Amino acid sequence: QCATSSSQTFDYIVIGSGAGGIPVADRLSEAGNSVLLVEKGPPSTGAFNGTMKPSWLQGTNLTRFDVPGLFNQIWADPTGVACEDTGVMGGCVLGGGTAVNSALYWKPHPQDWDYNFPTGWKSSDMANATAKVFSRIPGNYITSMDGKYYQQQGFDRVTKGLDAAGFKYVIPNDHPDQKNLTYGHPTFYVEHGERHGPLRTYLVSAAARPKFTLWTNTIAKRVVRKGGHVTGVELECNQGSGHSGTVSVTAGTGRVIVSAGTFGSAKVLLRSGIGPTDLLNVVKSSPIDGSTMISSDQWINLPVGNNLNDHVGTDIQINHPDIVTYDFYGAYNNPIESDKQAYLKSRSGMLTQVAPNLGPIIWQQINGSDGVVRHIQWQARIEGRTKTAMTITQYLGLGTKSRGRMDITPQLNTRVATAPYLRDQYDKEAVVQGIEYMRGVLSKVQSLTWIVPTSSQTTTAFVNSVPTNPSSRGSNHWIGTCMIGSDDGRSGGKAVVDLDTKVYGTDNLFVVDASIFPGITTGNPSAAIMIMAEKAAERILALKPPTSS
Ligand SMILES: Cc1cc2nc3c(=O)[nH]c(=O)nc-3n(C[C@H](O)[C@H](O)[C@H](O)COP(=O)(O)OP(=O)(O)OC[C@H]3O[C@@H](n4cnc5c(N)ncnc54)[C@H](O)[C@@H]3O)c2cc1C
Repeated sequence: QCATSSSQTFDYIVIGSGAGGIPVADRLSEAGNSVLLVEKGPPSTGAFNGTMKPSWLQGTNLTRFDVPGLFNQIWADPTGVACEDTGVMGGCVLGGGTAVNSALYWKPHPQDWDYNFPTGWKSSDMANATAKVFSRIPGNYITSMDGKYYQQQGFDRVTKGLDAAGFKYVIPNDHPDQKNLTYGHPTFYVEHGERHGPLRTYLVSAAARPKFTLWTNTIAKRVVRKGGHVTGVELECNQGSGHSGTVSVTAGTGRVIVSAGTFGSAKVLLRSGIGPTDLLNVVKSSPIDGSTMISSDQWINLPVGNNLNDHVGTDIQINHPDIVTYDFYGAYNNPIESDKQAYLKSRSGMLTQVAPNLGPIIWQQINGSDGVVRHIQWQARIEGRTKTAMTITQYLGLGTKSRGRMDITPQLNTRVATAPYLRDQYDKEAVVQGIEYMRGVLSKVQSLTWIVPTSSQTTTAFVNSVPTNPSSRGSNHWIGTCMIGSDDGRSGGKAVVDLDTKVYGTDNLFVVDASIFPGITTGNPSAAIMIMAEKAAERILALKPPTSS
């Protein structure tokens, strides 16, 4: 039964409970404000009353989201978990991406801030926020409670080749700046053999405060605004326990924070009449919103949807007779009995390892002939065309210049209109150089054979053969559609939000999630997003209350 929203008002309404939304909601609530966190999806992890689980987890407080060995179930059965309105994979459940992702967790390289972000957001500015996140979520590179690693044949064989080529083993989060010719074990937010992260920390402290309210199964349709001043949020009940109606912020001083993800936040802004004219016209002519959309004389013209980016993923695949594949998908319904018992009784064994048995993670930098240093992260997993295969994905990240664009359909689904992959020739050069180098390194590993690329294929021919679309290159690390910057997008700049994460042309509307990142990070971005959210909370709390206009 859906509830109609009450007459209660909130100092802050945060839309979306992902890597950005949970930390910012917690910090705003910690400062004594009344906070409503609105999440479109259902509960996920057991601690917040999630229910999605295989039969062998019945009777425990665990769901599929808690057990690391089941994390790849999102690919086998995304129903009711993955976002249905984005065209690419995303988690639309409590926790957003942090409930469904592989939990890889990297302290950012200083350049992730210094190269990408504007004044006030450089690595020295982010030190305190980084310390805050890592004190709550330390991360872990041994997930089994008995302190052991399981089925590491792939890791061992590949790292022999890396050692011989002079790569250095590091504990990655002890040395975030050592990201060239280094490798390490994957580091995860897994604690006590279960998914950890913001759902187990920030959301727990927020939920314990009387002035904090969480509504799941509730979609924020758009913000209600008069000119640049937002008075509330229009809600739609998604299912079951959700809420509908309009919920208001505290008159005069209340604020709305949009943290609905790179596609979701852009969509909320577009439905609220904030964005480029061509996309606002699509909303205006849509059968769903058209007749009730804010009138065009109130539109705020900003480049929402531009600057879309993601890691460029390119998979290589090797074969080694020693590699052993584990059936993590099979473990969903029929886990090996001893592995199930080891997990349930002592949180040890294979099922504490994130599927499909990740690692090593390898870093490399390419000095581009355009003078830009581009960062590559290689991420290995035991999966491929044979039972003894390992796929190693090359992520080209920091330094990429290619950008794409997101748009919206009349059905109000967002989609990748222009994919951001390899549109810049030097980005492509870096991908080719990186793969060429890694082929040389791995070819020296005894008994290793190549599946992709084949040994007769040139690296350039191989790279050209992989389509530059999200299904072939996508890494699920979308950023950029509501970019932060001092160059106001209303007057020809690229930025949608200012240095306080406030939407230009408004006085109490903010965006705090991956969408504000100007460029992609070196590694998987969720730690950087949480750090950004800590920083945003500091800056928002330091602002004077809006003067109602
Ligand atoms: C399969 C997968 C694997 C990944 N693996 C990793 C990894 O190992 N490590 C890593 O660092 N990153 C990983 N990522 C990326 C990472 O999870 C995301 O970058 C991160 O979660 C983005 O944070 P966010 O706050 O911007 O958005 P999200 O975490 O996506 O959160 C947005 C939330 O807003 C909600 N929402 C959307 N629209 C509305 C609305 N209108 N009203 C109410 N709620 C709404 C969504 O349901 C969602 O819960 C992975 C992502 C995926 C999909």
